[in-house]
Amino acid sequence: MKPDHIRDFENSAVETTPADPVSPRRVLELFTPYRTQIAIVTAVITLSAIVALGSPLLLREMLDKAIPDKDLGLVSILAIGMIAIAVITSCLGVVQTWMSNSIGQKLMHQLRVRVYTHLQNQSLGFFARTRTGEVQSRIANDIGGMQSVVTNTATSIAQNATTVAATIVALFLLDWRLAIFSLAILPVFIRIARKIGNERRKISGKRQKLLSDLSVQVEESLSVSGILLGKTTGAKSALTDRFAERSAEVADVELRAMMAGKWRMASMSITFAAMPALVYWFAGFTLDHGNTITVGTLVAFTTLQTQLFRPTMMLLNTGVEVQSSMALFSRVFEYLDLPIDIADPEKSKEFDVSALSGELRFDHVDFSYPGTERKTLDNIDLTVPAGGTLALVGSTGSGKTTLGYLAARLYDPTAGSVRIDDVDLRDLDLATVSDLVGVVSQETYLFHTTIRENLRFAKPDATDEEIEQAARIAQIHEFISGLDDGYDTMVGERGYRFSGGEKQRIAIARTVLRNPPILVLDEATSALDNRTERALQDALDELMVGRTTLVVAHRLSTVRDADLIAVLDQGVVVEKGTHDQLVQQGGRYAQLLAASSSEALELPTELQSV
Ligand SMILES: Nc1ncnc2c1ncn2[C@@H]1O[C@H](COP(=O)(O)OP(=O)(O)OP(=O)(O)O)[C@@H](O)[C@H]1O
Repeated sequence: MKPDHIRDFENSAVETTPADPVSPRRVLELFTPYRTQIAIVTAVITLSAIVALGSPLLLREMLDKAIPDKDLGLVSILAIGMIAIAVITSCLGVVQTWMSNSIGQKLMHQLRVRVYTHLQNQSLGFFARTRTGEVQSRIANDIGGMQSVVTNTATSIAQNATTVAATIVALFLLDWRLAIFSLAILPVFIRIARKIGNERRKISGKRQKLLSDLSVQVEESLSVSGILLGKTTGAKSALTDRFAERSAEVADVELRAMMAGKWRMASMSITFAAMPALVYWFAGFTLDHGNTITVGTLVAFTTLQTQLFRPTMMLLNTGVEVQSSMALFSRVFEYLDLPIDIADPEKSKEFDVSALSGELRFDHVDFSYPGTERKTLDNIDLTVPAGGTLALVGSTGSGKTTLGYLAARLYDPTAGSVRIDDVDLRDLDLATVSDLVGVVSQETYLFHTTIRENLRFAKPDATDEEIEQAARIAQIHEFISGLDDGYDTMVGERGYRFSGGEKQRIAIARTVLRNPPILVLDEATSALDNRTERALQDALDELMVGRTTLVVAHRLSTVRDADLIAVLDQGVVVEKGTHDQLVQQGGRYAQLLAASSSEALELPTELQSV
């Protein structure tokens, strides 16, 4: 039974279910390193709120004293004071924005890198079951969204809370009866605002989910592979219908989000008109009962009142924003909490690579893909002698590639072990494993950069000479040199400018650069023309010299030369031996040979159950 958050995550990879709530403490912990800066920002905010309170007090003096007394000196001082207050609070605002944004950006940068690193450490299995768009959306949108909570929301909470507190004090200083009256009617308006806010939050949650679904759909279907699939399967119109349906839902929810926003604005306008009107009414009413409120006090009071209600409303909104940002935090934390199923051992074994002989052993290995019951590999017991070659043959889906994955520790066996020189791969650091085992798969991934950089990816400190030498060994140097920009030619998205055979030779050159003692090769299944085929075969032969090699074989010549051949069927080794032994045995391998064409070795489907 998997822990809840993993199951949730797997679900969310399919339909973005809400993540488990995150504890506020955990979010606060992120801010701990910035304690001092946050204290300074808070101090600046408080100072600014206090200074801003001076303005209505100056206004009262102006209306009650300076203007009625025609005291020009006082009028000038008060006017200068009002301007000074505006200048000071604005400057403090600039400082505060700069500080809070720099904290926010630093924090987001760290979080982004943490998520990226954690994802890099996830196993192949994780990516096999997670939509690419989902991962991208979490890194780009969720962390981006969190940045706004850190900078805008957190500072606006601090700003508004201090303003509200300071304003309440000032209201009482001006006139305690008006202050009590104002605060008594406040909850009515809060209730209305909250009701409208809740509705708006629901709509914006739905909007975010729909937008993310839409972008995943675009990402999936408008990529090279997606287009290829759409065009070749004639599913274009089905994809368009699906997109149109989602797009219509987005349009609908956008409209509702817009209207909810408008309702909120309308309710706020009514509030701002009603509040001072009620205060004037109350003041007039109390005047009748012998109270003496000056015009200056009344104007200053209503001015302050707007300073109370706006931040209160904003506090209410930020409450909603914090809730949705907490959801973003929990989605990102969910990523960070994903256990790494294939990790470095707690205490890795010392492994002297120079003394390595290179024997690769599958010791009674069972394997099922995560989330499946079926045994993809069943009790595999095979040894590839140091420097020798094991050829895997068998029908498609029999588990050949999977066995190669296990040799490179892209997955761990569910039972048994994979060993190099009798050391379990799980006892070695992953970096050591990747130094020891090189993989040349049919799916060569090329980055959108120059050929040189694509090759250098395998060995960042490789010199240009080393790179060219590796390309020569891989029989691709001449081809690359023949291109207009040679090694500086840019590779198109996912390397689509190169043919399968060329890409595989680039992969071989990368492996030559890494120079691993053990190789896992997946021979190309696609038919290549004779020249390419020969170049590729020469490259592979060169690469295999002196290395222990596990080859998923599709060519007769490779199999014939192998030290050991294992015939796989539905995850079980049904025969093993050398070419001659197996031919003599007259079993599955012999049938396979008889049925195969002269060059390609593929077990025909009808023989699978023989
Ligand atoms: N990520 C995965 N999750 C679940 N099952 C998988 C996964 N990858 C492969 N399989 C299944 O495991 C079985 C073995 O696949 P594998 O790719 O190892 O076969 P293969 O012998 O290399 O086939 P081919 O010659 O076509 O490459 C297949 O039935 C395949 O559907």
